[in-house]
Amino acid sequence: MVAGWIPGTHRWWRLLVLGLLLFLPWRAMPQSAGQLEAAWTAARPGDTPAGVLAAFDRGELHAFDPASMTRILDPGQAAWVVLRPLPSPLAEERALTIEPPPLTPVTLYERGESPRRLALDDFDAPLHGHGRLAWRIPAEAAPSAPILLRFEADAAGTAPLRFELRPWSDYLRADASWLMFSSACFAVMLAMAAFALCLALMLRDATFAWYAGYVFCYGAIQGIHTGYVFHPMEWAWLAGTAQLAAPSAALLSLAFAAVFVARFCDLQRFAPALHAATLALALGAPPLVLMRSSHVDALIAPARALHYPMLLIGAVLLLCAGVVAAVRGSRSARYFLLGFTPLLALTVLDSAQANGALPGMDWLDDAALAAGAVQAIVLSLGLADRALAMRHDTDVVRELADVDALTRVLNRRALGENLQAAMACHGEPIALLFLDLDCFKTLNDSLGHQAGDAALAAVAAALSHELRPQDLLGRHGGEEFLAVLRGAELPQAIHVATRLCRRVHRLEIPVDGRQQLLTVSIGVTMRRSDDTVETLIERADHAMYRAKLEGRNRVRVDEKLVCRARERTAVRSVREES
Ligand SMILES: Nc1nc2c(ncn2[C@@H]2O[C@H](COP(=O)(O)OP(=O)(O)OP(=O)(O)O)[C@@H](O)[C@H]2O)c(=O)[nH]1
Repeated sequence: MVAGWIPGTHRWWRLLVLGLLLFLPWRAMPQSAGQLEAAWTAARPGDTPAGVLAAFDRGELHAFDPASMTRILDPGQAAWVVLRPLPSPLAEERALTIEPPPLTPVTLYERGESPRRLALDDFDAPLHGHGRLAWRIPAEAAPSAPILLRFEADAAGTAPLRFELRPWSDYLRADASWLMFSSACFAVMLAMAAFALCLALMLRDATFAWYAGYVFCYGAIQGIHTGYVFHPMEWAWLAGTAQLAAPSAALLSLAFAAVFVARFCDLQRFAPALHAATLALALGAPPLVLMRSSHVDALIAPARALHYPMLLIGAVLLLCAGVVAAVRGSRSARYFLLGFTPLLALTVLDSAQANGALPGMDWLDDAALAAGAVQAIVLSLGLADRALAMRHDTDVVRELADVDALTRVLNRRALGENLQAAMACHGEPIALLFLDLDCFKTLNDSLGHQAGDAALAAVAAALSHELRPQDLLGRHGGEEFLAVLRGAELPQAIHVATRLCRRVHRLEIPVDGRQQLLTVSIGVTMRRSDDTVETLIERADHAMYRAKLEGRNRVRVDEKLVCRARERTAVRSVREES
């Protein structure tokens, strides 16, 4: 049922869905979480690590499950987290990880060790993790000694986090596997954006450029949130900008997506009421980016407050526009919905998690990355489909412009252009046949104009059938046709003309009630080096006129050609005699 709904009903979409389904169980598998006891508290001025640990021992901190997604940082609030591994007989090297990596620095305090500060955009730390913050806990550290973390305040707060303490070898495996997965997703997004940009330039269609902007911004959001742009990309020039760059990329992606959807789904035609709203959304997003980066508190605060409502309203609006356009017949809108719906569903789940729901869904961030790649592929296929449709439309328009509507052969202009192009190839013999149907007025007068039209169409079809694919046949006007035989010498041209003459007669189209059949008179000429299109046609026309004068239904050759041929024969025989 779904297959019938999806454009083209190709097998590729099944592969995409299968890929996504394979990804989810893999990511949902328990990642060998270590046994940890955890609690957190908001940081107050004057707090000391020893004081926080003492409060933890007294049970005064908020206990939470570190393996579940937990929101511990409110906007503008620093926090402490204490993690205590449950007693273990093994003293092995371990890794402590925080996932997803928070945008603010985090400091690790261990008994007897100097504090170790890590940040997403920290390029000096020997270990930072990929897609997470990671600290190496040496084997010498007491296996169940509490670990204290301090999170610096973030004006926007931080998304829910999960904590893991696992053997070092497990961590290395998980890290390599995430790197492979995320690199593949980013590579797909980048490749699709580049593909769309190439199409935008080649087809001169801005829709593809808007799409490229959207995918690029989406990739940037994911790159910043997962820390991929910092590690492994090592883009140091982005250091310190994550808090501004991520929301800016989110708003710009919305703006690009809105313009893209308006054009791609042809909202003006399929959902005019939503077209203006979608464009207003696209215009509304960039000012919020400017306000947020203005360094003026009075502008930053409202921009922050409007950020999530804008994204939410925008996503719902685009979904509605896509649904309406798809229901009303937009093929592109179906591609859009196919790629966009999983992303929207993940965004809703993500928002629910940020508000304390679904703590067990620790795979949402990775799923958003995979959904971005899947969406990029689906929409690129949609764009390719659009490019094919555009090409088909262009072919149809060209055909309509070049072909005579009644006879389906080339019209006068197109034939002239094609003949001109053929004549540009010097040295190649070109024969031109001028065909004029005989007594056509009589046919019209006796049988009516409609019968005349049908006769013209039948003659054109018969003539086309008799000619080679490389020959040209066009309607010169009224009941006159021109045939251009490329590479044909005069004897061949006369032979073809005679064949055409007989063919029209064999059609047995009555001209009037006295059993007279439709015939054609044909003039034949050959291209000369000094010919233009006009002079060539004029000589063929003269030859055809002679055929008419000599009784119709016959072929006559251009007199000048015949004279020249006679002259050449005479010169040759004089030479031979001498
Ligand atoms: N049905 C139809 N008739 C057309 C069309 N174009 C031109 N004609 C007719 O073709 C006829 C041409 O008439 P003439 O130029 O006198 O030539 P003819 O009757 O064929 O006589 P000869 O050429 O001397 O054999 C005119 O009656 C035109 O109206 C067309 O598209 N459809």
